[in-house]
Amino acid sequence: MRPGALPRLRRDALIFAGLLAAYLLFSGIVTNSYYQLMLTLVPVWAVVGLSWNLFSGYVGLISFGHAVFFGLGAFAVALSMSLYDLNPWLGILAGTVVGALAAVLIGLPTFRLRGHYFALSMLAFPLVLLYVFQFLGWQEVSLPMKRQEPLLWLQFTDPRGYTWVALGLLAIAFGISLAVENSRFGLTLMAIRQNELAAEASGINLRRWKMMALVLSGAIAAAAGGFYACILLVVTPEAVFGMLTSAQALTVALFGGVGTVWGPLIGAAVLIPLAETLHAELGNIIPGIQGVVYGVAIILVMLLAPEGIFWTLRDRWARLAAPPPPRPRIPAPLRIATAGGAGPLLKVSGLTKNFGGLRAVDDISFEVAPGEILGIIGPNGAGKTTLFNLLNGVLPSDSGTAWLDGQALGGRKLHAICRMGVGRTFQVVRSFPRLPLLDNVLIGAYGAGLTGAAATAAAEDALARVGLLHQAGQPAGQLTNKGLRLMELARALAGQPHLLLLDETLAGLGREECDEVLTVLRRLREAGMTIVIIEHTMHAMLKLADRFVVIDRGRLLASGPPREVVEDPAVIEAYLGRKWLAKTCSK
Ligand SMILES: Nc1ncnc2c1ncn2[C@@H]1O[C@H](COP(=O)(O)OP(=O)(O)OP(=O)(O)O)[C@@H](O)[C@H]1O
Repeated sequence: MRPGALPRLRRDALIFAGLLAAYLLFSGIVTNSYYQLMLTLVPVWAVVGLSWNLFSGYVGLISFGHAVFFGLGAFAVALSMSLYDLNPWLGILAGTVVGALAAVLIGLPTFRLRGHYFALSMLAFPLVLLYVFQFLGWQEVSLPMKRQEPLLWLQFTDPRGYTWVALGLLAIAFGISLAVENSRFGLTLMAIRQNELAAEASGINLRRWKMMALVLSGAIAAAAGGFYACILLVVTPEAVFGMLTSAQALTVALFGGVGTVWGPLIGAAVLIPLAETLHAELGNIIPGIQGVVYGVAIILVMLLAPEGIFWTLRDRWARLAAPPPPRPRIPAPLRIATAGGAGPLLKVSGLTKNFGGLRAVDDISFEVAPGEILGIIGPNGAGKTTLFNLLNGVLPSDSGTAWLDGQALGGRKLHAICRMGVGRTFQVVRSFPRLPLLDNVLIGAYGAGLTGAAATAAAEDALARVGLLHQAGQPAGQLTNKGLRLMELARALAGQPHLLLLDETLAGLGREECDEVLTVLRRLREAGMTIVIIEHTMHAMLKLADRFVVIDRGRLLASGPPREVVEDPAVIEAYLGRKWLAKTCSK
């Protein structure tokens, strides 16, 4: 459970229970079988929307192909019933397993792809299955009639039976979604959505979490598909693997609001009755009117409420409501994970990286002692950030390697290097803007393998160290540049690092702000932290660093105590300029 999530979870569960009771009462008094069918379809598509949201909404990888899971679930029930006389409840269960397995098989190759490429690749899966099922001769699979025990065989003469089972399914899917949204799992998925690189640099294994989300999502969509087969009684590949199915899953969530449990419910409640009514009234004149409704809904949402109705309403409400009271300041214990070896903490030997014909990092070697602050300076484009990217696994090196406390860093993934104890901040701050500060920092603690109260304590400790604990509840998107830079530093600290790699932490700060951040960094050093910092703000670097390493055109130009290095003619020539030296010496 995320810190502070329990009251929110209780509130959402209570609202849902109220709405569910009202819907039950309403469905109890509707006798017209056509309207009753509509009342059944709303929760069914809300479940499909929730399943889409569990993956695409939280992780941010748009799926155009959720029909693949829905269709597999529908056919699992139809085929198991017609071929083996299997009970549909067991068929739904089997379909859920098939949906989960399909998610693994789909996730393995597609998670290599990003953005549009992922979305397009997902489009292919239901289309392929549509033709495969037609080829296998399953153009139309009918469920055998079993009216004698309606609940056991999910074949009700009273259509309200379908509505009530659909509501039961919705309650389960909503409960799962709510639990995910308020847990470490949900926070990790949202962090991946808002900033993949920052999440991975905080120790999050992207593939593992994405896979877990897709498996859960696929299983739920398949369960909904299985029940849909019981409503239709006849399953065709077009009806369950067709584009309209995938579009419906996506549209109800996009329309209602992505990344929230309420979005798919709002979307289904508005769009399904609208599309079905228009289909009933105008279907003869305009075939495929439902597709038009979903198309128009998407366009309207893009124009008027790009993140969906829920977020637009919530943001309006948040602007009207008073800001949350500041959290109490908790004195933080000093807990910095210092490495224990006697030798250098970081040893870099012959690191080299080429980008085509450009050698961005050229045979760089240096060492960093435990507790030292090493400043890396050099002109723009010298290769400083590339060096950091090699050290923390964002990029693989062409040759050379680095060791942290005697353990080789080369060949390891970004999240694994983070877990070894290398924290990193970025030149352009990578925050999770919608998440509160505490959640932003918690991601770092989760990345280090901490959970529950230990993760919260680590995040609060880190926020206290950088002086931001009193703003823990504020969304990161509302912070100033200084606040964001300190938040990123706190997130790295929450990962319990041995070594911090700070990339231009002082960039864009005024002199006073710079001094405040320097104070925080000095305090970290006093607590035993080892820091390597890239910075152009020379007056600050002279105050902070124990030693400089100068890089020019990818090569190590000089290294040594700051005062000696800044007087080195080669460094003055390549980077500082004579004016800078004259100004500094005259002070
Ligand atoms: N992914 C990439 N593909 C191709 N070239 C790259 C890539 N990343 C960096 N470069 C090039 O490598 C060189 C070193 O870039 P890098 O960002 O490491 O410099 P830097 O010293 O950090 O510069 P600055 O101080 O401006 O941030 C530059 O010429 C840059 O254009």
